[in-house]
Amino acid sequence: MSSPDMVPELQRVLLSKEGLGVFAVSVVGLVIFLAVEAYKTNFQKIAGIPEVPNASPFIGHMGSLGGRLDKNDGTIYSEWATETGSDIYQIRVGNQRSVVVNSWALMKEFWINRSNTLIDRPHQPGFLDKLGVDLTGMPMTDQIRRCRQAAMKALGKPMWPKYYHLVEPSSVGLVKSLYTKGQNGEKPIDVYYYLRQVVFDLALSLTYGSRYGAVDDEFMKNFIKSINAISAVRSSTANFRHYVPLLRLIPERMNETVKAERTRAAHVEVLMKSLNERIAAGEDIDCIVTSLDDDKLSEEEIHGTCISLLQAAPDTVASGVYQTIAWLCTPSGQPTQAKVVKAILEAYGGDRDLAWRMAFREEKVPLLVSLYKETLRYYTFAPFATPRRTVKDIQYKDMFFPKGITMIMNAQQVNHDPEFFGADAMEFKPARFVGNDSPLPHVAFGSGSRICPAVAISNRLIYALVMRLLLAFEIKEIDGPGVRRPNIDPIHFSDVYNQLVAHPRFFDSCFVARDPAWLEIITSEV
Ligand code: HEM
Repeated sequence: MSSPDMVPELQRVLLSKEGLGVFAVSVVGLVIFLAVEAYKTNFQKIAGIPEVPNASPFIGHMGSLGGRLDKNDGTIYSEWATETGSDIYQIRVGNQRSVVVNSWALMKEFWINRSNTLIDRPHQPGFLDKLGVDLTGMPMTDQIRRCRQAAMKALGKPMWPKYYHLVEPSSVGLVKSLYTKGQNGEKPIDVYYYLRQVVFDLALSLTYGSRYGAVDDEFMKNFIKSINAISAVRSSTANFRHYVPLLRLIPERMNETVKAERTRAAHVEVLMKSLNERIAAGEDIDCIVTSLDDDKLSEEEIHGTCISLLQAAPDTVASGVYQTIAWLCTPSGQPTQAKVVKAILEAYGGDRDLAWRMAFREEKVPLLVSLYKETLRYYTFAPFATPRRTVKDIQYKDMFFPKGITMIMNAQQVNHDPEFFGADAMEFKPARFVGNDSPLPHVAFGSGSRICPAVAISNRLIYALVMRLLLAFEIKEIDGPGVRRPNIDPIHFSDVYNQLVAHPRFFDSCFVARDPAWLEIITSEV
């Protein structure tokens, strides 16, 4: 039959009794399919724990998550704990049934006491499958275990002496820039990008043996941009597509993650080329890539490990220092600046040079240790940690959690739990942790089997950078046209609501040298 004849023939068939019947059955079938799909979850409702009411078809509770209500997921989880009257409840994230835990006691029960059961990560289809080896996002396979071990080794204390020669001059460079560019306190300055440069420099060195200053800035900016574009999607509930299977049937144009991954891979290639050229020229470079043989990792695993570290390092540590400064420079923080400087000098018998030299090498000032712990507790940079998936069934009291269920820790709430931290949990108390040597003072780094492998090095970097900044400067909040004031609220310090990692709001502050003559001497080192 020729094609012009086909159209009327098709019309005839469709409008015939049989045709209409088939059409009606298809419509009914489609409606039933959609009705089932709208409420389908990967696990049945769990008996014994409340479910948050008002789930929507297909997306479940996602309508309130992912920053859609201008609140981060942790804040919404706390509201649901109040609404359900329970610190543990279940929700639907698209088709993924998930259990949310909101208290220190329950975090301990699951994340610590059942650490090895909560060792997997939930799958995020449409994201993770675009990335290759990804330490933070993947289930704990043998491969990920090997990569995690290599990362732990690179970040472990025995390796730190190798990094002093990197961070010490970088931090001197930081102080020098703040002094000169901030015109000794005359000009307000945003310290964030300087901090990020110090941390990224270290991360680049320990992974690809390269340094920020060694490659041109535009290259680095694009590299960080691609890294951030990927971090923005990780475990975020902003994209319905990752949790609603039907949406993934709709073809997608070039996925943002794929674009970012290509840029990221191109940058890694340049770093690798430069590393290989330096090795060929006889340079002895000690970094994760050159330790490939020692750690028995394949090239793909090595890159996956390095990228995972580069991915996680710069903004988290920089934010820790930045938000400590935010609090210290406000009127509430000013007296603490003076107290910390006094405590530093006392710890080093009044020898300011010695204190300066030892900043990265030991944590000798309990008030400063307490200050950084309190910052990380009070301002929870990963408000809902990173979700986990169980590898075994769990029976807890009368509740049964099947193997494979997603467990979410509301870290922001756990870090402010009055039952554990006391009635002043919502206050910032710099000396809160003095005399408290608990290995888990807060859950800013998560807890248990997949706790951040960079806890100790991150703590030390924050400690040392704050120590050097306070020895060098009196840091002042400033008011004036166009000047941004710091936000020190424990929840609203960040306006990044749709991502896994919060970012402090940007602010300007003034850095006034405590002793300009001394500062000139110590910054003459670089
Ligand atoms: C203040 C700084 C930091 C904070 C607050 C932080 C927070 C976190 C959190 C909450 C997790 C999830 C833990 C869990 O599931 O229990 C995590 C995992 C991770 N972090 Fe960090 N982090 C920081 C710095 C860093 C740095 C500097 C690096 C790399 C050099 C890093 C690398 C990683 C990696 C690779 C993972 C995934 C571990 C795994 O899944 O096995 N983090 N971090």
